[in-house]
Amino acid sequence: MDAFTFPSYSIDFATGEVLFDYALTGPDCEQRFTEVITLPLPAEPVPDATAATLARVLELLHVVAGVSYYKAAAPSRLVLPAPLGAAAVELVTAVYTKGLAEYAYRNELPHVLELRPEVPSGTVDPAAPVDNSDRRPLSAVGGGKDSIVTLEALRRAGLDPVPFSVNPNHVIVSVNEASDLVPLAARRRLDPVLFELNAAGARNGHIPVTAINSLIAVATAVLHGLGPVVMSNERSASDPNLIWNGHEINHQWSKGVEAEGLLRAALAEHAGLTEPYFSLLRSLSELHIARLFAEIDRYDAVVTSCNAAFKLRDASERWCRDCPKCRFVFLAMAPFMPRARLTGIFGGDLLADESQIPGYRELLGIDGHKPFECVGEVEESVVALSLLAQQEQWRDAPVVRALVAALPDTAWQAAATSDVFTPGGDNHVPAPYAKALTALT
Ligand SMILES: CC(=O)N[C@H]1[C@@H](OP(=O)(O)OP(=O)(O)OC[C@H]2O[C@@H](n3ccc(=O)[nH]c3=O)[C@H](O)[C@@H]2O)O[C@H](CO)[C@@H](O)[C@@H]1O[C@H](C)C(=O)N[C@@H](C)C(=O)N[C@@H](CCC(=O)O)C(=O)O
Ligand SMILES: Nc1ncnc2c1ncn2[C@@H]1O[C@H](COP(=O)(O)OP(=O)(O)OP(=O)(O)O)[C@@H](O)[C@H]1O
Repeated sequence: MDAFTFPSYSIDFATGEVLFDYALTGPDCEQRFTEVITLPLPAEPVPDATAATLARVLELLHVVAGVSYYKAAAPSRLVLPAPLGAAAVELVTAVYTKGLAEYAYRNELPHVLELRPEVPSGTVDPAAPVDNSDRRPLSAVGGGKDSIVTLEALRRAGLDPVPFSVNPNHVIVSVNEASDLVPLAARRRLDPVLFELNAAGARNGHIPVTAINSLIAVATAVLHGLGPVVMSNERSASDPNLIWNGHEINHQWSKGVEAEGLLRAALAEHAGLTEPYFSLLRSLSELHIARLFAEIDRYDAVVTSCNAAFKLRDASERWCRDCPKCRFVFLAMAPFMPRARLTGIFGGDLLADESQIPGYRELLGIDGHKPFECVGEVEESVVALSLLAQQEQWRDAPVVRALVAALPDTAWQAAATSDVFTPGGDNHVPAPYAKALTALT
């Protein structure tokens, strides 16, 4: 295959169904794909101006959601369907390079990191400006601790959030039920041909799924006349896992602050949206968010951050208790809650289980690099461990004892001067929302 193209897209306002067509093409073959996204429809007919703004958001989503199919072959040409402005091109370029960086690294495909889209010449009509910033926010819910903290912060600040999810599974449904708020949901169906190709040995790997979920959320907010999409992406999501061929490889790239800025700029330029999207938790570390989560107990029976529970097939019921994310979240919550509450949430005690020690050594930077997962910085893990070492309920747990003995002095010194509980770094939180975060922190 030498090119990836975007033949067409359509929306049916009677059903909310959006069809995105893609093609991998070679000298004498073509592989077509169709992804189906079903947006929740509002009760009232959609005004023309809203339909026009929505169309612009869907044009961006069409191109961004193509990463799932592009990665099946990683051809050298990425041929966009229509002219785009500079900000939109910058977003698309970054999604296919930085967003696919882990995939490129693991498959040893350095050309992916240098990919530049071919943009048809021509101009784009300017979009009509749309300022919905004073409307109810759409709060993306992924079922984990972070989106729960955001939902509760918005609610407590009187901002009346609408929970929103893509393909909500039983975890997300239960979190929404526990919130007592009325949610919106969109459906997303990958083309089954992709799974057949995967089974036949096509190239595969990680994709920047948050960029896709984010644009589906923005499309839903536009369609329902709602305000900004509020995400729960933390400060440490911007940190790379490693450097390869001079490029940062970040598993969480599309949760990072760079992706957030690019998405906002592209939505302003291409769809006219003045305040479309931001992360409320951007300035906080994971450890800080875990501390805030510990103050909320209405979701204990349902909260699930483990990614294994969100697989499309063979998902775990809740926490798998044996992956980097389970290990990290357990460690991050442990200093801030009674041991019985934490083991109740997880259904087990990871710090009592010595088989977890090798995984914790990676999180603490003793072995290897930060795992390709949604986990905090090494410093956050070290600070959490140092807090546990001071607590009677944890200090004699076998894993805590082993890790305290293994950590070098330099790490303890870094933990002692750490700023993990001081909000910091760039963020895009608009003024009316800043108070929600301040009240919470
Ligand atoms: C749940 C999960 O972690 N999945 C990752 C896993 O895929 P797996 O095969 O184990 O399960 P499925 O997710 O069911 O995927 C089946 C196949 O479909 C492909 N695919 C899936 C979603 C999509 O939008 N496009 C797709 O092409 C996928 O490649 C599989 O072949 O391993 C995959 C390879 O590394 C990952 O790509 C799967 O990650 C999902 C896309 C996913 O939703 N992951 C999030 C939980 C996640 O990793 N979030 C990151 C943020 C990343 C970002 O920058 O946005 C995080 O929380 O750190
Ligand atoms: N299915 C989904 N639909 C909509 N938004 C989602 C979905 N899954 C994740 N998100 C959002 O994407 C962002 C990153 O997801 P992530 O899994 O890190 O967050 P989380 O589930 O809130 O918390 P945790 O880090 O504890 O898992 C969050 O803002 C989250 O709300």
